[in-house]
Amino acid sequence: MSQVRYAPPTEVPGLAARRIAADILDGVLHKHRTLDDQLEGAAAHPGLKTLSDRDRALMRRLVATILRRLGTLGHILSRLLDRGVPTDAPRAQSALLIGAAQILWMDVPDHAAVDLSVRMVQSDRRAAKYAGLVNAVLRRCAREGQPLIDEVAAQTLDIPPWLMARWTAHYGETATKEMAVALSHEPSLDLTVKSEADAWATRLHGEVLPTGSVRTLLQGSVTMLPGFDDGQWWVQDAAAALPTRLFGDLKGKRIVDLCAAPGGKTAQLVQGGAQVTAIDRSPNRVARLRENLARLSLEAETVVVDGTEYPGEGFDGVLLDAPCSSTGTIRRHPDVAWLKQDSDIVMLTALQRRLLQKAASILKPGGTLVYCTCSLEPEEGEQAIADLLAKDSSMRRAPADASEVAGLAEIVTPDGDLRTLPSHLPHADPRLGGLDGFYAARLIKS
Ligand SMILES: C[S@@+](CC[C@H](N)C(=O)[O-])C[C@H]1O[C@@H](n2cnc3c(N)ncnc32)[C@H](O)[C@@H]1O
Repeated sequence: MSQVRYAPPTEVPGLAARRIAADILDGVLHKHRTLDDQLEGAAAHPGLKTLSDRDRALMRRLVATILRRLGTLGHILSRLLDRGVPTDAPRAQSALLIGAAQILWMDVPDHAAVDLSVRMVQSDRRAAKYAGLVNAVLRRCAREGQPLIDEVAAQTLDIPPWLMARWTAHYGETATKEMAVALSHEPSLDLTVKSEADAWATRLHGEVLPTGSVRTLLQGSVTMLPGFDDGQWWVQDAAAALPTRLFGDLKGKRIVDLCAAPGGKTAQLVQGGAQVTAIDRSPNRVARLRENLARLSLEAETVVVDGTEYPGEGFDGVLLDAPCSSTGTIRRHPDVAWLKQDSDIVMLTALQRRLLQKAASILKPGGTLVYCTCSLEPEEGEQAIADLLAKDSSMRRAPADASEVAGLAEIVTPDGDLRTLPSHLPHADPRLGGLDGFYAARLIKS
């Protein structure tokens, strides 16, 4: 007798990726969890393992797009919803954001975006009653969304007001608006290559930037790209690759990298010929740094220790890539804009100053300190260095020259520090332009 087999209901393709995107979005917006925490490591979303590489990449892009355009999305949805976004069913809210972002900025057919969002609310007890509303609003979004984007294009809705106020005060209104525009674009993938930049650019369908980084628009998992397994390159924003240049010739120098993980700059220092001690206080992050160096076949001594307590001394150079608010990396980590606040900056500036004093103290006379942060906030950059110079008369600034950074004069400040902005390196295709916001200064110990 033939047996009737139970056939589990098959889920519509792509729905799991949208559900996980909704959970992760909820994690950022309502539970104060970073994207990195939810995407990698022990606390990552358990459902990620069930997604194909393609769906995982799509889900990441989707969440990043929503966070990058959150202000604009809020404006559009408020115009399309007579009574505002439903507040009694979080899944309805995320289904609207997810549907609208795909319709407006992603290469997903409108009907599929609408259908998946409707299914998402239908399968949620509290949100199910909003299925009709979600369907109607997203269909209207497909018809009327673009003019609604145009309506607010000149505004800066996607940057939270606290950051707009800070940046306007420091950089002025025009530069801040340019940064906001640059931050609204999806960023490229930047790679630091060990050698043969032109050949890698060709293989990876990218281009070589004036600074030597390879920039490509390839998407998906980097681990699948040629050259990853062979350790021929590592992922590093082109701006992040600049501070180590300030050491000049690295061959044979003893350098300590005081906040090293996950190791992008350590790799540059080792590749440049330095003998490197890479320190970080996070054991998990040091484990990642070791994995990264092993893949690249590069060697450094690694130590898990709080940098403020590191007992070594007499180094030719210290790199201090200090923990910071990371507001310069919003292009790649758009959650930062919505998770960080002024009080974080206050707390971090105290740690940066302690680490800077330590960095200066472990240099040998004549040694070089390079301090950098991926922050656009002056307290974490220019002011940190001004404070150290005021306190420690043994340290003096050694101004950088544009020739040390591929002739990019616009990133060298009048004091001779480096200051990159998201609006730098403009390109006819905005996805190929831009830099993370970085600050770097070079000091010498007398
Ligand atoms: C900006 S990240 C460093 C990025 C790294 N230099 C690179 O290029 O890949 C800052 C690092 O500082 C570490 N950190 C934070 N506080 C620290 C401390 N007191 N001592 C040592 N490391 C610390 C964090 O764990 C984090 O890995």
